Amino acid sequence: MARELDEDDVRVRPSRGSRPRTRDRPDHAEAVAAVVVGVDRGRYTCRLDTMADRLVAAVRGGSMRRTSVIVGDRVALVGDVSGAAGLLARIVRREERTSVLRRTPDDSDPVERPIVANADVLVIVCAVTDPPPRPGLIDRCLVAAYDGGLSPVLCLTKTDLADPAALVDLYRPLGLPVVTTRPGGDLRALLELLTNRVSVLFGHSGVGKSTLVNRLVPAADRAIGEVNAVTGRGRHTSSAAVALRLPQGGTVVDTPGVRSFGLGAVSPDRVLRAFEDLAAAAAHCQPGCQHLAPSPDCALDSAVRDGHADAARLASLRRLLGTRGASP
Ligand SMILES: Nc1nc2c(ncn2[C@@H]2O[C@H](COP(=O)(O)OP(=O)(O)OP(=O)(O)O)[C@@H](O)[C@H]2O)c(=O)[nH]1
Ligand SMILES: [Zn+2]
Repeated sequence: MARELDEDDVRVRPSRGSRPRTRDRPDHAEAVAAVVVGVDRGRYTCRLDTMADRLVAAVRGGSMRRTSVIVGDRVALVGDVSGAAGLLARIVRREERTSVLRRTPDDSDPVERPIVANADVLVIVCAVTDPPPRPGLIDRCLVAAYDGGLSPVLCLTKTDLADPAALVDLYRPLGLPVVTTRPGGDLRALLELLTNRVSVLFGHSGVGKSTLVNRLVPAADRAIGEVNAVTGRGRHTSSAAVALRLPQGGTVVDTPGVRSFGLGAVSPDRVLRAFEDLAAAAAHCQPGCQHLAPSPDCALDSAVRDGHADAARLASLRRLLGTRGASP
């Protein structure tokens, strides 16, 4: 990402060392709380907690230069928060994240690209046909969700064109909510899962994600335009994530530019933790066991054999753990 200069760059920075934090991180008692709803080349569009209608453009303050700030981050702003055109606030603090959805450019690349912070739910949007479903990609999304601390939801679109039963069966052992949509169909089941939560919508091109966003968020295109306009970067249409407000309460983050999930940095342990029933059994595995293939040394196999774990769930877990390195 291009590094931006801001007014703090001319200030002499205190030397790093064992000084009290207040020296390089002043108290900023006057700072106001906001959430980042859009990012464009070093400029951040922020929505104030106290004035949800106000979008404020901001840059990172000097002490924040090494801190990544992404959509969904909760931040503290100082300076001009009027939202007036051409004026910039400064981000002086980023609150601790509750979750991070990340990807890497590809599986061999260890560099993580965090995409969205603090989301509760990852909605994996997949058409039952046209384009044909890609279970490999769904599995990768599931791994990214479990790894990042988000609860996945599978949203199957275009159920007017084909029967979703095979996909529903494939994902049943995972126990995640599966909802279906079709033109004119009601969205209540999905809305119930999204209301008052922060959710991220991911879907491969053509699956009907824009159609869904437009149904969930009235005037979604205008709302996206407003978020992108605040950073003042001309007519550039951002392909980055944008956080939109749900009328029912809650936030939906659209991720237009994300085409796939590279899983270079995923921790198998974090994925395993999402399978509570199996995680307990895995405690009896040999140290370093990857749990990937049936083996006398993997306690997951004995747990299934002894009736303490479900074979279909173990197969699903192994499929997910094996997605790393497999092409989507
Ligand atoms: N039959 C049917 N068509 C749908 C449904 N949802 C979306 N479509 C159509 O599928 C096509 C793709 O929908 P979009 O919403 O643009 O898909 P997208 O996932 O946003 O695709 P990109 O914009 O390329 O990222 C459009 O022609 C939609 O009208 C559905 O539930 N049933
Ligand atoms: Zn094992």
